Amino acid sequence: MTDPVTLDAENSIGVFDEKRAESAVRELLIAVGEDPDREGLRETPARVARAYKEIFAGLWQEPESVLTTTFDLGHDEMVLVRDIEVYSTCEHHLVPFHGVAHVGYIPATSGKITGLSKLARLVDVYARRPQVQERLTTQIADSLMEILEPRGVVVVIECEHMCMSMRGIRKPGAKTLTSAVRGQLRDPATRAEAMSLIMAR
Ligand SMILES: Nc1nc2c(ncn2[C@@H]2O[C@H](COP(=O)(O)OP(=O)(O)OP(=O)(O)O)[C@@H](O)[C@H]2O)c(=O)[nH]1
Ligand SMILES: [Zn+2]
Repeated sequence: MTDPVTLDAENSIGVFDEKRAESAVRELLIAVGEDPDREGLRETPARVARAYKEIFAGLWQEPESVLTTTFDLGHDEMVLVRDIEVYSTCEHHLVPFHGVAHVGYIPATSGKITGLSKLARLVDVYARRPQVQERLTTQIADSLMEILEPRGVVVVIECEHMCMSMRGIRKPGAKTLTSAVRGQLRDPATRAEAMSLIMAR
């Protein structure tokens, strides 16, 4: 992906323009028929701008910057972190989707292992962007393959999309499952082992 920071700053693409976000929120409040100057809403545009800066902070982060700690433990079996909480934002409606991610990999023999928390940090780098769940899933898998060069990767994400719960089709509780498997985890037996670990409750 192109580094967003180097993109067109004049049109505010690639930089977080807090003032612009603030006036856009003010406009939106007017558009929905609200009075942005009434007491409860006076600080709202600035608050929302700050919140968006946080929610989309992943746009300014590179996956390499979080997968920093790598060590060689001589462990060459599967490592899987299950139930990593995910909050992301649907790029179609700019409302949240929320659920869990399961991220596993098989290190290369005497290959790189990363700290467990770094897998969760990697999920956040990609979740804190305008997203679709499929892309979130493949980006996590592909960056792990690229950076750790493991023998295989599995990423499964289960989320509820607010754009399907609170509006539109209005089906609260419906979960979307996506998966990405790479390398040796494509092998049916290994994949089945990973899936049984992920699904075990
Ligand atoms: N594949 C995929 N679709 C998504 C994701 N998040 C939201 N969508 C879907 O994006 C689609 C956008 O459809 P449109 O017809 O352009 O928009 P819409 O009229 O608001 O659609 P409805 O949600 O059906 O009311 C909807 O079907 C959403 O459910 C996602 O992460 N992945
Ligand atoms: Zn949506």
